[in-house]
Amino acid sequence: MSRYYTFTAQDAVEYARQFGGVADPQSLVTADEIGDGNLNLVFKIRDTAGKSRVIVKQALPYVRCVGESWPLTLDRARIEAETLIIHGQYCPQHTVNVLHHDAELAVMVQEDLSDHHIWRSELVLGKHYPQAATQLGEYLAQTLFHTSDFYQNAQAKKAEVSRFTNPELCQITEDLFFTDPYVDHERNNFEPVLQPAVEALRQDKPLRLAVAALKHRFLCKAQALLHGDIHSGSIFVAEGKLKAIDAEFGYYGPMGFDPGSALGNLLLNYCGLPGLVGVREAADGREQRLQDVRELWLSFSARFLQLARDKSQDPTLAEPGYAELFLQEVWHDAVGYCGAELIRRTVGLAHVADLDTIKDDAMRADCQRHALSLGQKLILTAQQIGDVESLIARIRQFS
Ligand SMILES: Nc1ncnc2c1ncn2[C@@H]1O[C@H](COP(=O)(O)OP(=O)(O)O)[C@@H](O)[C@H]1O
Ligand SMILES: CSC[C@H]1O[C@H](OP(=O)(O)O)[C@H](O)[C@@H]1O
Repeated sequence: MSRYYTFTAQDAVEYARQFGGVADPQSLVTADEIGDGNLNLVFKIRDTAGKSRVIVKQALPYVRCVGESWPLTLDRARIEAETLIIHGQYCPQHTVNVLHHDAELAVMVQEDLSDHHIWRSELVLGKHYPQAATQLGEYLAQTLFHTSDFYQNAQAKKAEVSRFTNPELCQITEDLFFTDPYVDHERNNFEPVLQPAVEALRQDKPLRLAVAALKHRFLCKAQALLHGDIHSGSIFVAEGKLKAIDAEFGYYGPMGFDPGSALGNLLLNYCGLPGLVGVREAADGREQRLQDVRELWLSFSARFLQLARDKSQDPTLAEPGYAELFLQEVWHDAVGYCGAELIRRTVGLAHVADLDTIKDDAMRADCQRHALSLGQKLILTAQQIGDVESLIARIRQFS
């Protein structure tokens, strides 16, 4: 029989006293449930002075934002903790620290990042963190390189692919990214004013073929242990600091998916800025987002190539020039997944504040149409966009 039960705030306090690793456990007295994501409970555990000290995160046996009608595996909590632990081995400075986890209770105790801010919230307010994109590129390069066949022993890696098989969470991505937006599905969520633009996407045969290829690669390309949901809402930033959280969609998939999701969220903000801060004021923010796009890719690719040169273990993959060839494939995939993220966050189940919080109806619809057409063009031209400067030129051209 399973030991699982859903925590109350008091249960979370008691758990944190036991497993939070604090020197004065009895000083932990209250918990606020602060979860604002789509899936789980998140408790902030405070001490007698009201200071938050550790985080207790627990999976529910269903999708929180939908309810018990959509059951979901508790194994996602194990996958999340184990993914973060591995990512933390290779990039501790940019991965939230997991202090303890219990697969049966589907619970994890994490370091408290309350002195940071969720990157998306800052981007929505028009705040720029100049080092964040470079740091995110570093996180992606370290985690993806070290879990790939360049670095892992081939047999050990196959065992890891099995340990991180995450079928239910992958199916959410498979449906929400690649299927729902292109059909009439009850999970979709968009205002009637977007209907013609959505209809145009659904009628676009070359787009449907390109999306099929992206989904197919997501289904079968086990290149590295992905974060699997690396959007600006799963990244904490502070001055000069960045930490990734929320890796429950982790699995071995196409390496381009992670940088593609991250780039897509920067571009969702790029599309939303005129509605968030005003048309004239948006120009500077948009330049910053394009600079973020450039720095993310340049730091990711430079670190990946350096790691491939210095640390590749497989003698055949270490062939000079091969890592560069491989990175071109990752790039093209990333541009495609970036486009898919733009579309699914605009018309699918899960939206983003960068577009949804725009108050003016007409402006919001304009920004959403921009996200849809940019996503469509990026998916269609992903194989022809050779480098990040060409991507930036296309984004300007499509504005
Ligand atoms: N380690 C942490 N420190 C401080 N706050 C956190 C931490 N982890 C999560 N949170 C807060 O809880 C929210 C939801 O967490 P998240 O992991 O994204 O949940 P979900 O899996 O449901 O998406 C975050 O947006 C953030 O505000
Ligand atoms: C039914 S889950 C929808 C959506 O939620 C996840 O995001 P979050 O980080 O907010 O939990 C993920 O992006 C899923 O696609």
